Amino acid sequence: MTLSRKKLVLVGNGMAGVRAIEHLLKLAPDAYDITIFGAEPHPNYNRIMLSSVLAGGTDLSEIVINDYEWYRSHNITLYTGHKIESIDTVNKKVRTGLGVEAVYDELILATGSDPFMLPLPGADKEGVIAFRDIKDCQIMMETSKTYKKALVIGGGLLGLEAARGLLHLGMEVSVVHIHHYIMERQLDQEAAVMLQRELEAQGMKFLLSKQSEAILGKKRVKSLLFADGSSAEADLIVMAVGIRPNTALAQKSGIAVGRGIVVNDYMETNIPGVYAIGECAEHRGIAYGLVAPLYEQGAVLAKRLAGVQGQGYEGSVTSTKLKVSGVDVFSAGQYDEPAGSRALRYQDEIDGVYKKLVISKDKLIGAVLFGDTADGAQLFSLIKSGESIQGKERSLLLGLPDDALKASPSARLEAMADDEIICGCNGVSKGAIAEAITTGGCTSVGQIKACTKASASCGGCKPLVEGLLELYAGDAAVKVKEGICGCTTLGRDEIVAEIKRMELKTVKEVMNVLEWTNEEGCSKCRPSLNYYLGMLWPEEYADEKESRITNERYHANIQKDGTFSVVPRIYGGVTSPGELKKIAEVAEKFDVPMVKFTGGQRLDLLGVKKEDLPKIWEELDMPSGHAYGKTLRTVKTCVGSTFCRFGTQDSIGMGIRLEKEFERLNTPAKVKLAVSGCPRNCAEATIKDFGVVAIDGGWELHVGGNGGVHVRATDLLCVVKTEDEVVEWASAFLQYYRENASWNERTSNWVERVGLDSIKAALDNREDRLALGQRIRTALSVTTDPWKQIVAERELRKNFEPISPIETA
Ligand SMILES: Cc1cc2nc3c(=O)[nH]c(=O)nc-3n(C[C@H](O)[C@H](O)[C@H](O)COP(=O)(O)OP(=O)(O)OC[C@H]3O[C@@H](n4cnc5c(N)ncnc54)[C@H](O)[C@@H]3O)c2cc1C
Ligand SMILES: NC(=O)c1ccc[n+]([C@@H]2O[C@H](COP(=O)([O-])OP(=O)(O)OC[C@H]3O[C@@H](n4cnc5c(N)ncnc54)[C@H](O)[C@@H]3O)[C@@H](O)[C@H]2O)c1
Ligand code: SF4
Ligand code: FES
Repeated sequence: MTLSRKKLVLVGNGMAGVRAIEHLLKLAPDAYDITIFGAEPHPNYNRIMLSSVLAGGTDLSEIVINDYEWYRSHNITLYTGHKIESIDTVNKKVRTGLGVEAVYDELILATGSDPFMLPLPGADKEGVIAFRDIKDCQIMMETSKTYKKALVIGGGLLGLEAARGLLHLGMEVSVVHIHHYIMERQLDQEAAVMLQRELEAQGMKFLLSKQSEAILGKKRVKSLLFADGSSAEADLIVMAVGIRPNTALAQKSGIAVGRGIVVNDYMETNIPGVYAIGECAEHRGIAYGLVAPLYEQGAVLAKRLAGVQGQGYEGSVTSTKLKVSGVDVFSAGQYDEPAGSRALRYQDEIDGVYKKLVISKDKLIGAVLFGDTADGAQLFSLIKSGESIQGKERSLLLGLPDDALKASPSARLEAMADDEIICGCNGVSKGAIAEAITTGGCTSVGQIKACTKASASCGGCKPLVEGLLELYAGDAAVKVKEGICGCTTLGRDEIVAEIKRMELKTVKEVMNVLEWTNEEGCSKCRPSLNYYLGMLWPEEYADEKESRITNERYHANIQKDGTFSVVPRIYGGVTSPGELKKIAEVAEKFDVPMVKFTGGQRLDLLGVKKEDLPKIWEELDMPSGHAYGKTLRTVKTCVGSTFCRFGTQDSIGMGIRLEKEFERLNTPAKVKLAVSGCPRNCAEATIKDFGVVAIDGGWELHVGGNGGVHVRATDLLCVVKTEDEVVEWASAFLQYYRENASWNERTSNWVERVGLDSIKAALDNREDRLALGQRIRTALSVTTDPWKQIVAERELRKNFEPISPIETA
């Protein structure tokens, strides 16, 4: 050590402080004698990963960022388990509660935050904790071995990650939230409702709009009492209701404090030589609670301390990603539509996808994604760059290929400064990743993860890491085989082949035998496996209701406001006065707010309360239209030769026959049919999954059409002469699609993926067609009408009764 070195003291051995020291050591390795005090008895660890530890994704031993050897090798004097109790800013000295003193020339305060504990009567009872550090994590893991019921107060990021972890540990978990929807600080109501449904499917319960009033019990917590008089049992209460910057030490030492320790753009406090960074700091009125901004602050401070001229810190735009396996939620920037902005929304209730872009003066200022967060990183970099998105809005919202956009990600990555952070969670810059590829020889995301930690936490930066890999490694980049979801590396074909080969018969069995990394699976793999098993073993496999998507579980489409819709089947779009009267009477009797014709020639009763569903279906006594499921939806027909002067064939009769043949069929994705009576094609058969168009003396059969977001006209499969042949080819085509497409893959995408020629070749031989037809009839023979069954069985009807989720103590 040289005598000329200045003394630098860091108070707070956490993520922000130590990151600043790492930067400083790179810029000026010999400038300071460094001493670090940390109140926790650990070296610096990744707090973010505590959620992952709790959910079984990683081990406590794996979350250390800087081990003791790191401190030794950099000649850093480390005091763990030592809390600084006082600062003498005149004599430039700090002192711990255990009496250790250290003098400084420069002092960094990085004391983080304290979890906010609601000051409820009884909050001091055993079993009431926060979720902030290793100790809290260990308490939860221990508690789950003996106790059953957990309540998490707070439905924000932390509360939901805690609740998911506790579920994994086998506890019954309810989230108590004060607001009427969860994550209101990151999401709008639409996304929050979809998220809640997904978490409920994983077993989480919710008590919304609940004000906690007191914690009851003797020594240990027994229950939580709410302001409305109700209560809920609890063996463990985790408070996750926000954080407060840890400013007590600064305040009592005469350092200016607002919400946090007040700093300027160079992280300087009002006392010369004293700096603050991290969650404890307040910059331009904001105290941040996510690591990305804290790392940016650390980089600015390191330059300051190293005497390197640089731009000050100007504040950060933030993005968040909920770290719950099987649920994709992303939020960035201003999600709540500030004055003068406009929002574009896309919502697909069937596939559980919601996207919202908030735009102000042609710039993207905020985004919310649910169900499909693949574009999150790209949207976030557009928000940060502030470039105009004029003319690209639709492509950005729908994820459509757009040449301008396709070209821009790599151009944007190339233009990024080397010190720009790519992985917010782990503070990894573009330069560090580029170096790992160009000099470190990394050729896959896995190697970059191992080398730099980029993408090791929430995974939100993975697309950018992949982009950099492509940019710097080019053809050498190894694309790691992607599984059907994050729970497995196996693709669809491998899974189906293994299920067949090993004769696996349940979702659990598949996950066990094929070594799923997440033992409960997720919202992508559970319904896929349920479909593949049902397709392969139609007569043996018992459909797993809990593995179905939400609408299929309720046999109705859930509407925006939480009500449901009722769509009876109207074969070929042909109804009768009697049927219409019945529908009208039911609509009146149950005060159905809206009756609407659908695009598929049916009647939709909208705004139905859940508890009314079985009664309405009982009175209607009509077959279910399956308007909600991955199954045959509608067969649209034109009037055809029966009434139309152009008609060459009986399109209505053909349509009704096809609908009766295939109704209730389980398919990988929804399937729509149409039959037109002549080439004028009034039933729009050429944008359907299977379209039939009458010609003189026969029928044209078209496949792979889609009239939705990505419009695709059909390909002509073949021309046949008779109605029987239409049914034979339709049976063969639909069964071949069932057996070969991925779950959730529409025929339009499937036909493009495998090519029309391969489908034609597979169906060319009549024997093969008949065999496929035989298999589809077996699949159809075990299907039943869901509503007939629910109406008849008291137990099933109970699922639709109004329930109060409140348990009384
Ligand atoms: C479970 C969990 C999951 C999270 N997930 C994410 C995520 O996915 N993404 C994200 O961006 N952020 C996440 N966060 C937030 C993130 O962890 C914090 O923003 C970050 O750790 C703050 O860093 P910091 O250094 O300011 O504070 P901390 O990491 O809290 O470090 C402060 C340290 O200072 C110590 N200290 C305090 N006072 C004194 C004193 N007087 N003397 C000595 N030592 C003292 C404390 O004990 C603590 O160890 C998560 C937080 C938690 C709890
Ligand atoms: N994935 C991530 O990025 C991640 C994960 C965990 C934590 N964090 C960070 O850690 C910090 C703490 O997280 P948090 O979720 O506690 O903070 P938060 O402030 O984001 O959310 C707290 C939630 O608790 C609710 N709440 C407040 N008072 C309540 C009451 N009396 N009863 C019930 N609910 C109440 C609020 O409505 C709010 O939704 C935040 O800075 C967060 O950003 C981030
Ligand atoms: S498709 Fe032909 S048969 Fe059918 S309604 Fe139109 S014109 Fe008439
Ligand atoms: S941003 Fe979370 S892992 Fe990279």
